[in-house]
Amino acid sequence: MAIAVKPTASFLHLRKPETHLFIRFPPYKSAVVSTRRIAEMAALTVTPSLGLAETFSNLKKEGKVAFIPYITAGDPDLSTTAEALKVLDSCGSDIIELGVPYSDPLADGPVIQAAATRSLAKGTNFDAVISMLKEVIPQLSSPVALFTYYNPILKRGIEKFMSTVKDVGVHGLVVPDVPLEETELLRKEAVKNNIELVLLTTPTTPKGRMKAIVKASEGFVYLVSSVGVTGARASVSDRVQTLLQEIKEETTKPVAVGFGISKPEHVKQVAGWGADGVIVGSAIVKVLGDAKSPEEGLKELENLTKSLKSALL
Ligand SMILES: O=P(O)(O)OC[C@@H](O)[C@@H](O)c1c[nH]c2ccccc12
Repeated sequence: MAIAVKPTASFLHLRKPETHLFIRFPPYKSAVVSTRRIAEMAALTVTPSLGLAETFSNLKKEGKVAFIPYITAGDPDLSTTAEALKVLDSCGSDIIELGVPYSDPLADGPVIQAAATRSLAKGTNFDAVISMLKEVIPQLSSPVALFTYYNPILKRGIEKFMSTVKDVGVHGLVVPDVPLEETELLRKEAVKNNIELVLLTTPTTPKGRMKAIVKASEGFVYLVSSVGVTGARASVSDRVQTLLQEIKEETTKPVAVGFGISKPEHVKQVAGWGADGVIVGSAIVKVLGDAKSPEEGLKELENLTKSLKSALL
């Protein structure tokens, strides 16, 4: 049975193994390794993921646009969320947005609101999401950006919140309802914990305020494509093209577009307008929420993710 593990110098230093496999590591010399040690190695993490800005920087060098899915943690349940994160990662996501369910998701449309309600009804809470992430993040190659409303952060305390999410390997944070005037405190703690705080600008954001948002945003700038709440739309407003140009006149930071994007043609169109990343939430949340079983949801998730990602290949 060929087992591909990344050998390291310590890997070749054997303790008392029970059974032995003779494995040849080119260019390493051959080694006799225990299956127990291999199992230990296999459980080890993949290469730790880069941060958001680094991810965009590497993609830009390759002339690629980031595919960024969003799912709600705990819908239909946290163990399915853990598997969904791995599916999203293995199907080519470049950054994954994970939403912490909240009782008053004012910026969310019916699909994500319903997902949050189902998740909360299952007893999902912040601590359970963190415990799940502690297990799963080391197995992901793409960075996770946590999505939460402001209130759960304030309830826990900004410093405690930031250190908690950093400790489990979260790279980014998106807080859609934090007022710009209060982002300074949030940003200070985020920077202290090497968390990239992503800020959002919208089609109705005054230019001066957009400039301040773009200046303060870390990781990437989130351009909300249309007014209103999240939710799949039949089409994406071509105003996005102009908005992207206006933002790119102010910054070299990457700009990712979200809201309403639900089909491969939307993904292709937004990428063609110059977006550095394309964010899809509701359409993905819907397949998980509508499925008759977690297994079916994960299969539908895989199919949709591959279909959306293919628009960027
Ligand atoms: O669901 P949509 O229309 O595909 O949009 C992405 C959105 O879901 C995700 O980025 C998100 C989830 N909750 C939010 C709240 C505010 C802004 C953005 C979000």
